[in-house]
Amino acid sequence: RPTSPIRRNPAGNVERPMVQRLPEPQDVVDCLDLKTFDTPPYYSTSSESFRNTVEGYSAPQGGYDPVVRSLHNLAHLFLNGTGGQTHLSPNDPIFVLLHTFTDAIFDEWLSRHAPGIAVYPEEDAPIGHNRQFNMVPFWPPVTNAEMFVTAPENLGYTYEVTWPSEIVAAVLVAAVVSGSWRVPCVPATSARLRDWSRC
Ligand SMILES: O=C1C=c2cc(C(=O)O)[nH]c2=CC1=O
Repeated sequence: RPTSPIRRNPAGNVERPMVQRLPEPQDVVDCLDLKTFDTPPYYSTSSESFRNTVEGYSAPQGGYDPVVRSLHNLAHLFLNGTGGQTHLSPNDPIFVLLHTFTDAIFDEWLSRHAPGIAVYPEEDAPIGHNRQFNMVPFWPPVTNAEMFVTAPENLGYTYEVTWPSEIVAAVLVAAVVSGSWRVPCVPATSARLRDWSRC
């Protein structure tokens, strides 16, 4: 059966100006500041919920608005092609980078807020999303609770990210030191995996 190419038309959705831009560093700062992991109804309509905000159904400051798209969802929709359709998006290699960075934000939020498992909904979340439910389709079974942990201490990998507030500080320091206001390059995200063969 013939295959079709990966399609991208970034910022090209003329009927939806909201998705003609990518998320901004300040959006990540705002999202990481949210104090509450999730709020009823634990769904794409939740307001003031870190979970729903990083997913991108709320404004980066947490307020739910049905027309808003931010962060993860906005990056998908900005691609405006294969990467913007849920049933196709894993075919675009950007998918891996987008979800790696989204996981890095989640890991940073866990590290900053140290929430404890009690904040994870025990019941009333959509099917598969309560605390003790297994994450489909992983095998052997692993629960949502078991993955609600920081990566470096529990999962064997570490993200190396310069978070936006640190970028602002770095820009100011560089400007003062160099006497200019030119913006230095922002380092890319990288992940360091533990070498399990040495355990
Ligand atoms: O592939 C995806 C495409 C998405 C589109 C939205 C949206 O907010 O409309 N969200 C998406 C998630 C995806 O994973």
